[in-house]
Order: sequence, then structure tokens, then C-alpha cells
Amino acid sequence: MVEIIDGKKEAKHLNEITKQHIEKLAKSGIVPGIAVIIVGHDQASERYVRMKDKKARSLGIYSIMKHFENDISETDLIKSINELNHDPKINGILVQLPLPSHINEQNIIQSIDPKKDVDGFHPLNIGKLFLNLNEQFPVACTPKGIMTLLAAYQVNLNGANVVVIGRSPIVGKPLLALLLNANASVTCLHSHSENITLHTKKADLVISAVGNANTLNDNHFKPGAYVIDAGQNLDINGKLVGDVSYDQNSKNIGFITPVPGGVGPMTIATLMQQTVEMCEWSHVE
Ligand SMILES: NC(=O)C1=CN([C@@H]2O[C@H](COP(=O)(O)OP(=O)(O)OC[C@H]3O[C@@H](n4cnc5c(N)ncnc54)[C@H](OP(=O)(O)O)[C@@H]3O)[C@@H](O)[C@H]2O)C=CC1
Ligand SMILES: Nc1nc(=O)c2c([nH]1)NC[C@@H]1CN(c3ccc(C(=O)N[C@@H](CCC(=O)O)C(=O)O)cc3)C=[N+]21
Repeated sequence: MVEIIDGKKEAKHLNEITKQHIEKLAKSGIVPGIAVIIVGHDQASERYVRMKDKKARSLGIYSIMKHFENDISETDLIKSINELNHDPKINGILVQLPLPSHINEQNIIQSIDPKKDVDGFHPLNIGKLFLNLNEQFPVACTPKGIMTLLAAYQVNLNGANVVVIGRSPIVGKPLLALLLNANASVTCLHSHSENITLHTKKADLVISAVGNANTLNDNHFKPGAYVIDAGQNLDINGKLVGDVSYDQNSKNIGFITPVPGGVGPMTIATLMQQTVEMCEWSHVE
């Protein structure tokens, strides 16, 4: 029997805690603020951004959205980010990725004030994460949310054999650092990796962030394995599915995050949590 790791439930719990922090700040007249920038009209991106805005507002976070046409220049986009860098009402700036190909993503990410980099994508914050510095800095929300979920399910990472599939700067790489910092033994696989099963069969925990349906199935895992599926894919019927195909009776998978209802809701809840944390950090400095 496969047990479900309920990301929706944990996200709700995390949002309740975030709400308490917001209420406490409100007593000092402080309202945390987030700005989300989106370029172009990609349907999935517009949908994610709306979900973030709606959640922020429902929690009492000041939320603004800047929607630009596909042909905005890199200079104009940076100008808009600069305004937000200097806006005292804004604690977190998120630029939805991917951006159109005429815009250099690194130039955009690096124009965000690292103290407002709520996505944790700025090289300074990624560097701090890899160095495991003992200070407060933002961390990419999907990996951070996965760590919160693992903690909620009391998954022991100390010395555990963990396989991460995917090495993007949004999911795989920051996850690798977080797991290493939590004393796991981590293997990171990617499109050049040979014999994926050899690695996954030995893993206590497998985290998949590939972006292809049916990348993994029950035969890839050792009995009782924990599986975190970060994939968001549309199957042939247009249904949202993860990277892992399985059913209730799968023999090996012990615990798994469903798609939808696993990593996705944790990402949004973590974005809200981190916006509020960054507001708190800015007021104690
Ligand atoms: N739930 C959530 O909150 C979030 C979900 N996602 C989802 O996670 C997935 C990954 O996203 P993202 O990291 O941005 O995607 P990228 O496309 O940037 O990265 C995919 C990674 O998977 C690797 N890969 C591709 N094919 C294989 C394969 N056959 N075997 C092993 N590794 C492979 C790639 O290797 P290489 O580096 O060699 O190209 C790459 O490192 C997507 O479905 C995305 O929608 C993303 C962000 C948040
Ligand atoms: N700067 C930036 N930061 C990001 O964090 C970022 C990004 N760009 N670009 C795209 C990816 C993708 N991503 C998701 C967030 C939530 C869900 C999510 O909530 N998924 C729901 C289902 C959503 C639905 O109903 O369509 C679930 O899995 O249950 C999915 C994917 C954040 N990303």
C-alpha cells in the first residue's frame, strides 16, 4: 500500500502559521509585501501567478502584479525591478520564469536586491546556501517547501541515501545543497546520467524534478522508499501528472507526494512564508 504525503494539508498548516506572523506584524503597523512580475501570456505562468496573488491577498499580504508584454526590453524590465528594489512596501520580488529568449535571465535575477530576492535565485543567496552560512537569507521556495514537507513527515535525512533527479537552478541544485546541509548522502542525476535505476534502487528517498511524465515507475524504487514528485506535466488527455507513474497497489513505493496536491501547494505556501520572513528580517536589522 502506497501512503500519500499530503502537501495540500501541510501547505494549509504552514499558511496558518504564516497568518499568525502577519497578525503579529500588523500590531506594529507592518504589512509584508510581495511583487510578482510576469512577461508575456504563457497560460501556465499566468495561472501560477494568479494563484500566488490570490493566496497573498487572502493571508493579508500586500500583493502587486506587474504584467508586461512579450516585447519589453531587458532595460525596461530592469528599470521596473529597480523601482521595486526601492519601494519600502515591497519585501519580496519574484520574476516568473521562463522569460522570453531576448531577455538574459541572469541579468534580471541579478538586478533584484538580494534582500528582496524571495525566490532565492540570486547568486549571492545561492552561494550562501551552498556555504551553509549561519545567517538569514532566502532559499528557493520549491526546495525549501520540500524540506518542510519531509520534516513534517519526520523523514530522517541524517546519513540517508537520497537521489535527486534534475539539476536546474530552481529545483535540483538548491535541493542538493539543502539535503547536503541536512547531512544526507546525495546523488544528483540529470539527462547525461547512465543507468538511473542503479542509483534509485539504493535510495531511501528519491526526489524527481525532471518534467516528463512516466520518467519513473514502481520498479525504480527499493521497498518502502520515500518519493517526492515535483514534476508538473500534462498527460495525453491534458491531465496534470507528475514524473512518477504508480497506483495504490504499487509494491515498492512506501510514501509519495501526489500531483496535484503535493509539492505545488508547498511551493506557494513557502513563498508566502518567505515573504513574511523577509519582512521580519528587514525590521530587526
Ligand atoms: N511543484 C512545483 O512547485 C514546481 C514544479 N516544477 C516542475 O518540475 C519539473 C522540473 O522543472 P525545472 O527544474 O524547472 O526543469 P528543467 O527543465 O530546468 O530541468 C529538468 C532537469 O531534468 C533533467 N532531465 C531531463 N530528462 C532527464 C532524464 N530522462 N533523466 C534524468 N534527468 C533528466 C535535466 O537534465 P539536464 O540538466 O542535463 O538538461 C534537468 O536537469 C517541471 O515539471 C516543472 O514544471 C518546477 C518548479 C516548481
Ligand atoms: N520565478 C519563478 N519562481 C517559481 O517558483 C516558479 C517559476 N518562476 N516558474 C514556474 C515554476 C513552477 N512553479 C509552480 C508553483 C506551484 C505549482 C502548483 O501549485 N501546482 C499545483 C497544481 C496547479 C494547478 O492546478 O494547475 C499542484 O501541484 O497541486 C506548480 C508549479 C513555480 N515556479
